[in-house]
Amino acid sequence: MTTSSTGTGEVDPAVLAELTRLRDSIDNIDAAVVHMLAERFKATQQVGHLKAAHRLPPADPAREGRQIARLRALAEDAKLDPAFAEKFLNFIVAEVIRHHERIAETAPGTTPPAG
Ligand SMILES: C=C(O[C@@H]1C=C(C(=O)O)C=C[C@H]1O)C(=O)O
Repeated sequence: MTTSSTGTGEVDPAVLAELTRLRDSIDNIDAAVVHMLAERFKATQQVGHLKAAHRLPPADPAREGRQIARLRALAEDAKLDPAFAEKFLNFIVAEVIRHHERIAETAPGTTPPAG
């Protein structure tokens, strides 16, 4: 068995170096996720304004169903838990729908669609 400490209460420097290398990679991935989410929300905000201007409902469950099926398949291919991929998409979409509802309530010259 490999040991992760030097026996003096200190962590082996090689282990610390590997931990730092992996965490650098995690930090880069987290930054990419933030940037990708920011781009996605820029696009969905525009969808929200388009929907409000044309009195379309904030949510589109049929579209969401297709996105979930597609994402689950992509997740399986990528060896990511499809249930997690679905939960993650639902979390984001719920926030988008909240934004769309707010846009519809506040868009000038529009009355929110009923229901
Ligand atoms: C962005 C849209 O609005 C909502 C949000 C979605 C999303 O974040 O992907 C998908 C469907 C809609 O419920 C859309 O209709 O395309």
